[in-house]
Amino acid sequence: MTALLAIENLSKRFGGLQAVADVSLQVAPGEICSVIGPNGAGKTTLFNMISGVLRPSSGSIGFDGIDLATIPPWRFAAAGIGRTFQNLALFKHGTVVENILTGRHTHLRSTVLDAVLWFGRTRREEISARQRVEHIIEFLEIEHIRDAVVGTLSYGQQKRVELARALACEPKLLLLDEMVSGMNQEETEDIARFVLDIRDELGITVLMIEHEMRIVMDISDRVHVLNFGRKIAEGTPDDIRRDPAVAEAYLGGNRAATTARTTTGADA
Ligand SMILES: Nc1ncnc2c1ncn2[C@@H]1O[C@H](COP(=O)(O)OP(=O)(O)OP(=O)(O)O)[C@@H](O)[C@H]1O
Repeated sequence: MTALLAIENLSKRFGGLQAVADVSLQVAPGEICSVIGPNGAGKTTLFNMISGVLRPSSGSIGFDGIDLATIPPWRFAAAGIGRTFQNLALFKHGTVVENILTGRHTHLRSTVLDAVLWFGRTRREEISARQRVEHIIEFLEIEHIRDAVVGTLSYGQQKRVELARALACEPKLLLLDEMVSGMNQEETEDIARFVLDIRDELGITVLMIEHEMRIVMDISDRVHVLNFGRKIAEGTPDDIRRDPAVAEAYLGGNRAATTARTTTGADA
């Protein structure tokens, strides 16, 4: 099957630091994949390149048949890449519904004149956006907080709103960055169930960065392991559990490698 996401020899350098080094990986349509690795392994940098926040120093990212280098970063969401962020990125003074509606902006086609005159296209877009938002609210079981101001909600609830906003852009690929960090066990289990439903019921492919190993091992089809910017392993959760290189990466003893990967090259 053709990969939905095909990353080839991707690298990112920040000054003298090689944050991501020659990483290749593929995600097939309908998969739930995880990227794991110790702190500073390059996971967020990898996500930032896939979502257009950062441009790669070298290598390529193919998504749904498009070379992402050929389109501007602000079109990545419209191409079908949605994401959540490690640190919540919500409008704290807005309501849940208002925050989720902001995720629809990639689907807006109306001109200013359409909007001023409240003509056909604007009206259709507004109705379609509202319907999509209502569906997501029901899907993620957040009806009871729909009109609440986001800043007043618990951390777990805000994370769910962020997930809702990422779904509002109708992504083909959903990037989840540490969704369950700081959550209790019940909230973590809820998120694991939602991620499975997002794949099974909405047909969305999922790539997640996660430190919480229970969710990684329970719901991933494949796991990619980074350490010091390089991919050191790939496989099913069982493969990864048994891989001595992965155990070694997590046990540490890698301080020398920090020095080894720090080079004097400039950002490409
Ligand atoms: N904008 C930047 N400028 C300079 N260095 C950066 C930048 N962003 C990340 N780095 C460095 O690149 C390396 C990889 O960082 P990254 O955040 O991608 O790791 P991570 O695997 O996501 O870590 P964590 O699990 O702690 O979030 C780290 O050494 C980090 O300090």
